[in-house]
Amino acid sequence: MTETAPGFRAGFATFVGRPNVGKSTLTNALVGEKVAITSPKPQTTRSAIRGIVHTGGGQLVIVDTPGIHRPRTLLGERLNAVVTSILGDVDVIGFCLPADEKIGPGDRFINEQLDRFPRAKKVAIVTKIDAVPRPAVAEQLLAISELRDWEAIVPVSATSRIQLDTLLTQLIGLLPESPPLYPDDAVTDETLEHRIAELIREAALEGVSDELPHSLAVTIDDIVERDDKELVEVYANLWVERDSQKGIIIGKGGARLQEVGARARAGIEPLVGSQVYLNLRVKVAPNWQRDPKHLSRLGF
Ligand SMILES: Nc1nc2c(ncn2[C@@H]2O[C@H](COP(=O)(O)OP(=O)(O)OP(=O)(O)O)[C@@H](O)[C@H]2O)c(=O)[nH]1
Repeated sequence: MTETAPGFRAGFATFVGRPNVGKSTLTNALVGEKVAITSPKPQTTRSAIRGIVHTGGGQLVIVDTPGIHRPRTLLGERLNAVVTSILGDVDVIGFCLPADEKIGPGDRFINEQLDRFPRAKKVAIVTKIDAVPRPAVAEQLLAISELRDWEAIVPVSATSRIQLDTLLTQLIGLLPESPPLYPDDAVTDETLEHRIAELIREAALEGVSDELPHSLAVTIDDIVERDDKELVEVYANLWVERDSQKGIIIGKGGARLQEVGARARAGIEPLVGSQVYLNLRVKVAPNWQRDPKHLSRLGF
């Protein structure tokens, strides 16, 4: 292990906020497009690492949080338990509030929840500032400053890349002094399998109604690298809760499933660096969200 510069900081941060406030876009903008598939196992067992940002002065590990919401199903409860354990562990919580929407009950609910995690330092991030005129940003900053005593309030735009460095410096400044937690070429420790499953899930959900997303889970049976040709075979299952949903995914004469396959393949091929044969099977597991046995099998 090489010597760490004095004052080097490293730790975990997560972004919370209502759906659609720009958390994913921000994470991607901070981490960059580069994704390393394999990296040595880290010292912790956290599984939901979205990305790792390396700078001269520190290392910021961004952890995914599946959203704070009131549980309605067993899946919801488990996700909330996951959220609670993640938020209880991170060094910094970045609460994202969009510049182009007034603070509402959803934001206030999340803000209240943050009180449960006294260990984490809290930063307000005003997202999408490119979408509104400057005075509106100022107004939003003021409103947010009244929510609580923040370590910092940072206005950013992920899509226009405004103030991302400032945000990064602020976040890293709030981490504990520590040598890097990961090797400096690591970008994420999500497994290849998990990333492929996510790509398939995204492809399957494109253009479908609101009801399906929570009912769909993807599992990977096998990933086979063929020796005889430049080809990776992926065998995956798409799990839904009802026959009607199976019909939606498959489409007339299997047409939609073919599109899903083509879309997913377009994402998977650059990831594995070769052509991909994708075998998708759609299966029905009634009420899997409420069935502990199914939940475990589907990785929740
Ligand atoms: N104008 C503008 N739009 C943005 C910015 N960041 C994100 N968006 C848009 O806001 C929408 C939601 O962004 P996401 O990053 O998916 O939001 P999220 O908070 O991760 O959403 P969930 O996954 O539903 O929690 C997308 O259409 C983005 O293109 C930004 O800096 N400026």
